[in-house]
Amino acid sequence: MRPITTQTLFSLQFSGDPQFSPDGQSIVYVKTTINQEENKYQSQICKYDRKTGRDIPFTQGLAQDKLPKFSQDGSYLAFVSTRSGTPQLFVMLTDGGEPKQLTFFKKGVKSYSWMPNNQLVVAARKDDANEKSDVRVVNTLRYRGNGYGFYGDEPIHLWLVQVDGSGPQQITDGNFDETDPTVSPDGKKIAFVSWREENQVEVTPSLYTVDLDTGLIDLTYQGKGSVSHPVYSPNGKWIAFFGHEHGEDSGYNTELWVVSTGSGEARSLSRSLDRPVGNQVGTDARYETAEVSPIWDMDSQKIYFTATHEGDVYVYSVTLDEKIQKETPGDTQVVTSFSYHSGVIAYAKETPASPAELYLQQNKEIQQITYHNTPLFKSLTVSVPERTKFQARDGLEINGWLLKPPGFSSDQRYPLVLEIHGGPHSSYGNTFLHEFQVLANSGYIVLYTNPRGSHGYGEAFVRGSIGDWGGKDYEDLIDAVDAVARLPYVDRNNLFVTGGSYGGYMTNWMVAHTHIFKAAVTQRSICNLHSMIGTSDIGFWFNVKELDGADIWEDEEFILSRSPIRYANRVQTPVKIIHSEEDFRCPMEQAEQWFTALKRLGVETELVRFPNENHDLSRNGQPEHRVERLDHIVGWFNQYLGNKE
Ligand SMILES: CSCC[C@H](NC=O)C(=O)N[C@@H](C)C(=O)N[C@@H](CO)C(=O)O
Repeated sequence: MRPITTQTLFSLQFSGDPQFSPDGQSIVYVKTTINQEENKYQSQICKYDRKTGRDIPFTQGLAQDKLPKFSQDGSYLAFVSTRSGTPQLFVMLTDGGEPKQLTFFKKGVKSYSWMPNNQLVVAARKDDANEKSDVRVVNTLRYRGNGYGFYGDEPIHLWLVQVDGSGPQQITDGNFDETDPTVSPDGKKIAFVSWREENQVEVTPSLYTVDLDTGLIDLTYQGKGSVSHPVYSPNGKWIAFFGHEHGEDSGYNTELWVVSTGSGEARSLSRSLDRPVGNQVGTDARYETAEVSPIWDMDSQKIYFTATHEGDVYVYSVTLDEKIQKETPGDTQVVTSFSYHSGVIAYAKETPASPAELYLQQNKEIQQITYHNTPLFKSLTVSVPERTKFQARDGLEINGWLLKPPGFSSDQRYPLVLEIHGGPHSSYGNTFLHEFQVLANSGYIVLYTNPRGSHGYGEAFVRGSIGDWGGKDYEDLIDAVDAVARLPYVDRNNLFVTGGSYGGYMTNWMVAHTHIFKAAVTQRSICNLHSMIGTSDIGFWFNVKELDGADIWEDEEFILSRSPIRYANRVQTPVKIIHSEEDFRCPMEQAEQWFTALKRLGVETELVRFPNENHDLSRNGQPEHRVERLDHIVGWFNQYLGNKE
């Protein structure tokens, strides 16, 4: 058996986005691998035949092929591929043959949907005719996005394209973005999400419908918060979508909604679940290739969707009269994507011991159908985490996990690393976490928890950090460390801490408020909430919402009082700062400020700058950079590990 190391990353495989063929006999899905020589990811569409059990590659997989969708008669398969540079729409016959490129948009395709008559509707940004100079003239607050870059002047619109390659024909216009098209069963209307608000600070999308005969656009549902992933019911009477009514605020549950295409009546079907739809469980061992929309049963009475529950993600179903049922059994799973066909669910499932593999479920029987990671994992010392619960000082129950080194013995004492997630509304859960396995395989116990503010424990819990960054959630984390440090096998003289983004904020906050840690690694972190308002791609609304409305002009003192930079002169813990130079979410200036402050104050510190990487370095950065990042984390802790009890 071999330990899991930083280099193990190159051998991981990620499967997801299963899609049933219309006859239900085969399933296509996306498999992503890492080409170490070329330092890049390769995503390939594979096809699993349910009769023969044969699993074959369907596309080349030299670039990134993703979002496969069968045409309604099953004769074509469309997908988005970067094989010509940017993500463009391709189509091929399901019998095989060469894929044909259907779109040539300069900035690529965002989303698409099949029409009944073998046409497709595509959401794509119009080519910018005014792009004469490389100078950027900015007139809006939303002009760049982490991982995307600068948006340019032209908005995203809907276009019709034909499988024979003719088109694209533009079907919506105006100075606003339009995405997520869904086509009515008769092919006459397209519903889509659009941001048609004048106010640039808080823009909430709504649902619109365009009539393809007349070109007229109707408002179908007036959004009051988030609206995404609309899908027509097979009888055309409803559109299901994901949304909430709380403006631009990620600290609320996004729910499954329906709107009647006749009366316009809209309601949430999943409110009683008190859980957010979709997957809110983070990991560094996933390569996102799917868009998981609600899926209607053929009778138009039931909808399938995923939701996050206490560190797990399950498939649920809900009827139009709001009867909710958990569909995937078991309690240790993170379902990242799924498809449904006549009583059968195909889903991609991560567990603490493996990146996602595909499963089929029929009549409560579960069959694993892919084993891409199995040979590798049979030869590795994988540690399986134990679920734990802690009581915070005010009595609130906090969930967590302890990942022990392989070969753990309770007669020994082990150093401990506290890992802190970001968001702050993201969560940890029952998924495979490469970084944590590397630490456990290096001899550390890893403690990870979901303090208040995390998703998956109800809306009251997720709102527990609003207006209180560094407050009660900090206490939850300290209370968890206190409880674990009392265990006989934990070496309380060797406690370490790390986290990214909000987790990096909390790491900075911790070293400025306690001296219990031997060393810290702060990643893509925040130290100055005041400057972040103006420098982050989302700072002007996100920071204000997260601090419960606090803004620069009225509440400067409060904002600075919650900024780690104010307390930098209390830090004694050696801190390594890891940051990506193209991070638009928590910009590089945050790391620069923290480094300058600590250095001036004589704290042991080191700044590690990753060029050509953004906020998502740990999840989809260049593979070699990801390994180097992990080496920096383990190396820093090892450097300060000493004086074992
Ligand atoms: C656009 S939704 C709200 C912000 C977003 N929340 C998602 O988690 C976000 O980017 N927050 C960052 C400050 C953050 O902490 N991100 C975490 C979780 O994704 C990270 O690990 O990068």
